Order: sequence, then structure tokens, then C-alpha cells
Amino acid sequence: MKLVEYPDSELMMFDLADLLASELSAALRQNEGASFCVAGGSTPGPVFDILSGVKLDWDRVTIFPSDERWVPETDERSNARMLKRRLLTGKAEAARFIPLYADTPAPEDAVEALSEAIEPNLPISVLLLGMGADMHTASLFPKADHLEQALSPDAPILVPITAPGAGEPRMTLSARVLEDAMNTHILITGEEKRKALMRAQTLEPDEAPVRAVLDAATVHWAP
Ligand SMILES: O=C(O)C(O)[C@@H](O)[C@H](O)[C@H](O)COP(=O)(O)O
Repeated sequence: MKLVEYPDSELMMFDLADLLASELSAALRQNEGASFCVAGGSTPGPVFDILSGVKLDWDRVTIFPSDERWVPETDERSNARMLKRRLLTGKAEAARFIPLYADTPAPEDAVEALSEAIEPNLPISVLLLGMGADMHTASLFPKADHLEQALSPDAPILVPITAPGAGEPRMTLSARVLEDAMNTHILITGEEKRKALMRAQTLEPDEAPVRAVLDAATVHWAP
């Protein structure tokens, strides 16, 4: 794991947006298209605001969330809603978006169709994850019902997740799909998450799921 500490959050958001844009550009120089997989939640919003104004061949970029809460896009907790408002706007409006949600009663009903849409876009070119103070990343939550399956080396692309602390049921990319990404970044702020990150390094993924992606990741932290 590489840890980059910034003196303040605003500087971090600008530097990280710049870095992600250059990694996407490099991926686009080498390939016809690039995939950009991004966390939901609240922390990365400012990075998305900056990135959406960056000049890039966005029409060759496919964006999808690392995980989704099982709510329609009209719901304020929908990651797709946030991403469409803050990332897929401005210059980045030209990017293609693949949802991890379908209008079915439960995530289990949509695994197959959603996985088919994601598969041609793997491995992920650039991955931006977040982390919770409980050491979850994407929707790989400690004590989740299908965590063992989601962490296994032969896991499917997507795994439905129900977990204490997760709110509604969710859909998450499995750990092996996240681990295979070509460039991995984790964005966190505040002392509580910094402590959780340090602790996660001493634990196994079943207790600290973020551990599954830490080795290959650059973690960006600001107070
Ligand atoms: O949809 C989600 O909830 C996520 O993708 C999740 O893994 C998130 O990145 C962390 O929970 C951190 O969330 P915050 O940035 O809101 O603290």
C-alpha cells in the first residue's frame, strides 16, 4: 500500500482528479476504450466535480459504480443519482454509464443481467474506492451475509449483499474484480478513517474487507 497524505482536503481533491485524468488518458492512448469504476458515498463528490470539467475523450470512457444501494435513481441514497449529477455532467456527460441497479425486488434477481453488462469492461482501467470507518470498501462489509463468496478468488463479478450498517440491500463488485484493476486509489478523510486504515493492515479481509485491495492501492488521505 502506498499512502499519500495531503495537508488539506481541497488540495487532495484537485491532485487526485488530476492523477485520475492522467491515468484515464494513458489507458485511452493504449486501448480503444477505458473503464472507470467509482465509489459512491459522499467523500469523492468534489473529485467528480473537478473531473467532469476535464478535457478527455469521455465518449470512450465507461463509468460504473463499485457498488449500489438497492434503491431507484430517484432516491437520494442512489449512487447512480449522485454520479449522474456530479460526474456524468459537463464534459464527462459524453461517457457511458452502466448501472448496478435494476428495477427488480431484490439484487439477486438482477445479478446475471448486470454482470453481462459489466464483463466486457473488465479489467477496470482506473478504480476509485472509498472506505468506511468499519473498514468496508465498495459494499464488502464486515459481517455481510455473502462476504465469504464476495472475497473468494473465484467469486462471480457481482454479489448481492445485506449487512448490518449497510442500510438497504446492495449490489457490489466482488473483491477479485476490484483486485484486478490496473490502477487502484482509495480516498479517505479524517482521523477515524486513518486509524481504521492502519488497523485494517493488521487484519484479514474477512474482518477488514478493504484489506483485499490494499496491497495494490494508493490511499489518499487528508484531515
Ligand atoms: O455506496 C457506498 O456506500 C460506497 O461505495 C462505500 O463503499 C463508500 O465509499 C464508503 O461507505 C465511504 O462512504 P463516505 O465517503 O460517504 O464516507
